[in-house]
Amino acid sequence: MVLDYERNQSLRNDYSVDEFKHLNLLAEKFPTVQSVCSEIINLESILNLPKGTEHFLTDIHGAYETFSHVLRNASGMVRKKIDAVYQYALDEKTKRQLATLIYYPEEKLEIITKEESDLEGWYAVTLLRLIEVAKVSADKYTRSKVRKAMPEDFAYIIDELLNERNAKKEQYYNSIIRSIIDVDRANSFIIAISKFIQRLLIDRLHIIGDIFDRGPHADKVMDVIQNHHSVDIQWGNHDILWMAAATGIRASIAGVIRISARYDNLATLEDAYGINLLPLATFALKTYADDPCDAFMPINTPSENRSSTQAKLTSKMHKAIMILEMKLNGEIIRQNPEMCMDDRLLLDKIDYEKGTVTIDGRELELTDKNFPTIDPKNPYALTPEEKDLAEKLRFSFLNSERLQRHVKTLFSKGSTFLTYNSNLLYHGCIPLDDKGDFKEVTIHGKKYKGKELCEQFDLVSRRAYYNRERQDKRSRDRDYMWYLWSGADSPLFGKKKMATFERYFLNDKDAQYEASNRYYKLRDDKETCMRILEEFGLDPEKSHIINGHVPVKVGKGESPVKADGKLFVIDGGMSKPYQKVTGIAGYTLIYDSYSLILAEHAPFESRRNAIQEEIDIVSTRSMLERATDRILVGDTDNGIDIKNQIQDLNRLLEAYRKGVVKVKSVK
Ligand SMILES: O=P(O)(O)OC[C@H]1O[C@](O)(COP(=O)(O)O)[C@@H](O)[C@@H]1O
Ligand SMILES: [Mn+2]
Repeated sequence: MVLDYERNQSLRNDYSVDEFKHLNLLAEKFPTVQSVCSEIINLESILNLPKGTEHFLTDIHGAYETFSHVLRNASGMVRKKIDAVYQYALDEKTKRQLATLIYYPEEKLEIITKEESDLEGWYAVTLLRLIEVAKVSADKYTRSKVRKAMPEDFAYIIDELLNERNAKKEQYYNSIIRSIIDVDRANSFIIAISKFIQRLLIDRLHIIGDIFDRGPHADKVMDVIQNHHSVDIQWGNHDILWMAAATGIRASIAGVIRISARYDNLATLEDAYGINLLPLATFALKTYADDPCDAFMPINTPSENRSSTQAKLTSKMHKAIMILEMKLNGEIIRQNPEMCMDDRLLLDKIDYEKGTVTIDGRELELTDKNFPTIDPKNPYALTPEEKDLAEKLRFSFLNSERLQRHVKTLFSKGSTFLTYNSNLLYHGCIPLDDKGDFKEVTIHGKKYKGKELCEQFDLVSRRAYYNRERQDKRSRDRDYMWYLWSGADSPLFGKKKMATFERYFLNDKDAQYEASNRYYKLRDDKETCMRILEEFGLDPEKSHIINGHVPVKVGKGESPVKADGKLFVIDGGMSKPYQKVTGIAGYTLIYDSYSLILAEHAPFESRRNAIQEEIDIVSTRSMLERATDRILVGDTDNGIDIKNQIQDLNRLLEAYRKGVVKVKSVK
C-alpha cells in the first residue's frame, strides 16, 4: 500500500502518507461506496437526535443498597415515565407495583407469582404495560442504539413490540404477547425488559468519587460499576487510598484497614476481598492485651455491644493498625521533604514519659498514653513484628484477585478529572494559593498547577500501579500516589491537614480542626469558577463544574448550587453516617436534552422494604437550568466525534470515486 503511494505522484499531491494509510484502514471497515454512504446517512441522523441522559452521583461510600436503588429507579425517572404514560389510567397502588417490578423484577416476580390468582391475566396486562413504559423510555433514541441496549435473548421480540404496534398489526402484536406467556417465558421477558428500561433511562453514569469506606459494601458497588454499560469515575481520596493499597503501598494498606476497623467493616475486608487479617488480630491481641483501647471502639457501636469479645478485638486491631499507619506515613514524609508534610510528623513530638504531644508550640495531654510498640528514641522504626505484619498484609492486598479487578476498573474507567459535554468533573478541588491563583505544586522536583497538576497526579498513579510488581525498588511514584489521599495540595483532598492523630489521641477541637484549601471558599465566586473552566479548555459561559467530597449541609440551609449556578456540589450524604451532616440522603444531578435537574433524595429505608412494601425513595426534583433549544447529539462531545467520523468517511468516499483507494469488496 505504501509502495502504491510512493509510485503515484498525483496521490502524493492530494494525500499525506498518514491520511492514505488511515483511509485504507477505514476502507477495511467500509469496503464499498454503498457502505460508506449508508454510514454517513446513519451518523448524520444521529447528530439530530436529542442527547442521551446523564446521571451524576458522588460519595457513595459503600452505600450499596441506596446506590443500587437509585440506579434501578433511575433517580426517580422510571416513576416519572410511568406517570407520563398512565397518569389517570392507573391508580397509585398499581403504578407503585409496576415501578417496583421494574426496579426489582426477579424479587418482585417471586412474590407476585405466589400471590396472584389469575397469573395469565396479570402477565398479559403487565407485559403490555412494560412495553409502553419501554417505548416512552426509548423514544428519543435511534432504533439502532435502542437495539444495542436490548437483552440478547429478547432483542428481536422487543424490537418488534416497540415498533410494530398499529391498528393493522394488533393481532400480530397480541399473538407475540400470547406466545411469550404460552412458552413460559413471561418471567424472563419481564426481567429482561425491566433491565432494558433501567438502562435506557441512564445513558451515561458519572461517579464523582469516594466509592469506598464508611458504608459496608463498596465491593458490591464496584461490581455494578464494572458491569455498567457506560460509566466514568473521577477518583476520590478514599478511592485512591484503596488503589494505593492495591498497589502495595504499606501506609495506604494500613489506612484502608484502619478505616475498615473504625466503621466495623473488617469482616467485609476479609469476606469480600479475602484479606487475611489473622496476623493483625494475633499481633493486636498480644500487644494490647491489657489496653482497653477505648478510643478505638468502632464508631456507632451500641452500648450493649461494647464489652463483647468481638468489639474488644476490633478495637485492639484498630489501635495496632493506626500506630503502624503513623509510622509508615512518617517514613514517606521524611523521605519526601518537597511534600511539606512535616507537620504530620507527630510521633517524635510526643513526650512518652509525660504523655503529652507538642503541636504548634502547644503542649497537649494525650487521652491514651500507652505506646508499647514505639521506641521514643526512634519512634518511626517498625518493630520486627510490625515489619513482618506489614509484609503479610501487603502480600494479601497484592494478591486479592477481586480487589485487583476492581482497581483495574478504577483505572480504566477513572481519572483525576474529566471534561464531558461542557462539564468539568472532579472530586475535591483545584488547589489555589492564598491569592486565589492556581497553586504551584512540586512533584518529582518539577512544578505543576491547574490542569497540568491533575494530569501529573493521574500519570504518577498509573505508573505506580502498573509497576507494582517492582516493589524491590523504592518508587517516588508510589509516594506521590500515597500523597493523594491526604496531602494538602492533593486535588482529591485539599485540606491543609488530615487530623487523624489528633482525632484519636487528643481532646482538643482546635488541634482537630482541618482547614481547607482556599478553593473551597473561592468556589462560591463565579469569576474563579470561570477561570477554572477556562484552564480546562471549556467555554466558561456555557460550562459547569461538578464537585463531590464535602457534604452539603442542607439541613442548615446550605445550597448545593454555588457561584451563581456555575458550580454544583452534589455530596448529599448517600452513606448513613453522613446523613446527620446533610439532613438528606444524597443527590443525583440529571442532565437530559432539555435541562439540568437536581434530584434530592430522602433516606432509603431498605431494599427489603422497597421490594415488599413498595417503598420508593422520595426524590424532590428542582430545575437548575433549562436550554432554550433541545440539546442534540450534534451539540455534545460525542457529536464532535461523529462529525469527525463523517468527515473521514467523506474523504474515503472521494478517494473511492477518484480511484485512489481501491474499493475492497464487489458486493
Ligand atoms: O468521619 P471520619 O471517619 O472520622 O473521617 C473523618 C476524616 O475523613 C475526612 O473528612 C476525609 O474523608 P472525606 O473525603 O469523605 O471527607 C478527613 O478530612 C477527616 O479527617
Ligand atoms: Mn472525599
